[in-house]
Amino acid sequence: MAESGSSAEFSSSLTSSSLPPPRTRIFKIIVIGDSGVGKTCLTYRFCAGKFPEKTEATIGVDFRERLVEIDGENIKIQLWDTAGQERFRKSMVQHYYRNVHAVVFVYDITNAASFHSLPAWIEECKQHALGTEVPRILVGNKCDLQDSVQVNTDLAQQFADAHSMPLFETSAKNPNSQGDGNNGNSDHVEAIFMTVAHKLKSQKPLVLSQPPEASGGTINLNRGRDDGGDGTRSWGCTSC
Ligand SMILES: Nc1nc2c(ncn2[C@@H]2O[C@H](COP(=O)(O)OP(=O)(O)OP(=O)(O)O)[C@@H](O)[C@H]2O)c(=O)[nH]1
Ligand SMILES: [Mg+2]
Repeated sequence: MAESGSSAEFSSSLTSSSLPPPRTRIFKIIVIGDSGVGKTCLTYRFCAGKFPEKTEATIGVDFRERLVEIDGENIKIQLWDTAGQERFRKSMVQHYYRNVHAVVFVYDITNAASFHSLPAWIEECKQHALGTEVPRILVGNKCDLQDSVQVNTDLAQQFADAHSMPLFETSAKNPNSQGDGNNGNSDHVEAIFMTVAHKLKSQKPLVLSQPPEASGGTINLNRGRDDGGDGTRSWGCTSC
């Protein structure tokens, strides 16, 4: 009898209105690729809604976040904008890959070398034990520069297919392609990251990820620049 009493208490506590409000899930998405391909511009475009007037090479990693609502659930999309330059990233790489929910590989359609680097970026993911269950997408950026294309869509699509990734071609500078007569076939930056978030929402169990500063001190980085009003927080590495 005592058992059934406890069970009744348990079920009534579950249905009471005193349940805490649901917590916001955080999706950690890392953005990687060669220096200069536009990782900072793409993440800034998605989180701050505009193309940054001026960027400098990222040192270490910048975090940008945006709260979105998907099917009635609040989700925080946390973009890790990583440094493309080896000297600005080497001591921090292991932190990027911890608890990653998705990876965005970026190349510059006007720079063939950035496309040929993709296997090395994929290899880096492999070396950091990123499982095949982690969604990956391929983004060809700078579609507004149609006169300077070095990587055509067919080639990029073949590569994407070979690595089971969807391909998006876009421009961080001018993603609203309607009517500009220039990059009419490019995808919107907004749609790209929202597609990733939808995929994660549909596949992820209800687990809460922690933002970097709340992860028990596992990220041992020096705090650099603060949020300048655009949701960006930066950390540099001590050895750079
Ligand atoms: N035309 C054009 N220029 C872009 C676009 N995206 C970025 N750029 C320019 O490309 C340059 C490099 O952009 P970043 O976003 O700083 O490149 P990054 O990949 O973050 O580089 P690292 O931080 O060094 O790894 C800047 O001069 C940007 O203005 C784009 O879509 N179109
Ligand atoms: Mg950058």
